[in-house]
Amino acid sequence: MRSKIVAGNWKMNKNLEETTALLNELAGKLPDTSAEVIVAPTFVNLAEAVKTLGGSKVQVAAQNMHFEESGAFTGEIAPGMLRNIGVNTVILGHSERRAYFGETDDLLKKKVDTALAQGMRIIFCFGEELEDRKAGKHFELVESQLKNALFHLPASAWKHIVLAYEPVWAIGTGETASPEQAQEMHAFIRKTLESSYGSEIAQGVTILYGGSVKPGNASEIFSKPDVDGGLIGGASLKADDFIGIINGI
Ligand SMILES: O=C(CO)COP(=O)(O)O
Repeated sequence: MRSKIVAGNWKMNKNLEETTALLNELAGKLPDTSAEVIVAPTFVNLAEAVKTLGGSKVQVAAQNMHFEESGAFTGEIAPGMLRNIGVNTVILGHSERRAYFGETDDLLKKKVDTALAQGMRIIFCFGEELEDRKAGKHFELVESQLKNALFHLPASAWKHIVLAYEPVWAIGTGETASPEQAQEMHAFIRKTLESSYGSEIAQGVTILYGGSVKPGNASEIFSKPDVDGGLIGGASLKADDFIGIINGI
C-alpha cells in the first residue's frame, strides 16, 4: 500500500517566531491520521522546526537544495547540511523554482541524483502551464518533465520518490484542477511509470496533487483513486486550514 501524504510548502513565508507558533499549534491540534504530515519552512528556520517538532508526528522537509555536496556556491545549501540537522526530505522542481530561478529538467536531474546519493527522500514537482493545457499538450509536457529528470533512475530509487503534480495555472490562483482533471492526470502519470518500470513500482509511488487545495475541496480531490494526498501552499500557513485538509484524506 502506498503511503498517503499531506505536505505544506510554506514558500517564503513565516519568520522564526511565526514558524514556531504555527508548528506548536499544528502539533497540538494534529488529528489522529494514518497519513504522513510534512511541513517545509524556509531554510533559516529548518533547524528550529526540527527541534520544535521533536517527538511529534509532523516531519520537516526543505524546499530546495544544491546539486553539489559542498564547495564555492555562494548562497546555496548542500543536501548533507540538511541531513545533518535532521531534514531527510526535499522538495525539488517546484514550478516557482523552474519559472523564477531557471531550473531546468537537466539541473533537476542532477539535484535528484545528489539527493538520492545523500539518502534523502524527494518530493518531485512538475505540471503544465495554462497554455500547454489549452493547446492539449499537458500530457506530453508532464511526460517529458518526468522522463527528463527521473527516468534514468534504477527501479530501486522509486521508493525514495514522491511525485507532486502541480498544474501551474492552479497554484495560488484559487482555481483548482477539478477532481476529474486531477484523477485523469494522476492515472496518466501512473501509466507512464508502469510502461517504464512495471506495475509494482507504478502502484507503489505516492502521487500528490497541488494547486489551491483548501479544506473545502480537499476530501473530494483526495477521494480519487490515484490521488494520494496533497502539496499545499497558502492553506498550509494556517493551522486550522491545514488540519481541515489533513482531515480530508
Ligand atoms: O505551490 C503549491 C504547493 O507547492 C500550491 O500552492 P497553493 O496551495 O497556494 O495554490
